[in-house]
Amino acid sequence: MANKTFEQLFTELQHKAAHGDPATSRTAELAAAGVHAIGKKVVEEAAEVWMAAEYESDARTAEEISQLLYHLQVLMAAKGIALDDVYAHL
Ligand SMILES: N=c1c2ncn([C@@H]3O[C@H](COP(=O)(O)OP(=O)(O)OP(=O)(O)O)[C@@H](O)[C@H]3O)c2ncn1[C@@H]1O[C@H](COP(=O)(O)O)[C@@H](O)[C@H]1O
Repeated sequence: MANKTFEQLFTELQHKAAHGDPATSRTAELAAAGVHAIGKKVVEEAAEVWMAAEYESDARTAEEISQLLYHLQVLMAAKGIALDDVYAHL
């Protein structure tokens, strides 16, 4: 059912952030834009998760959550933060 796992996506995004073409990769484009721009997307997607959870379907909420997780992972890749750095706090 899942297209990819959280870990598989992060491996892909680390590569795209470091070596991707901003013209064809959203991840490379965001990485080139920098942490400030990515941070704004994280906040925007978090708000969309909240609104979807309150006012929209579970399916729409899940979609927004996927976009929030994607942008969090892009931020991690741009900062050089590894999954284990986060898991250490879970
Ligand atoms: N999972 C995602 C993913 N989720 C969200 N997004 C991006 O986030 C956007 C959703 O945010 P918005 O609705 O705010 O989009 P927008 O309004 O056009 O964004 P702005 O430019 O206006 O800020 C989507 O249009 C995508 O560009 C994603 N982009 C890529 N991925 C995955 O990341 C991997 C690498 O993708 P590329 O880097 O594009 O090759 C692939 O496996 C993709 O499936």
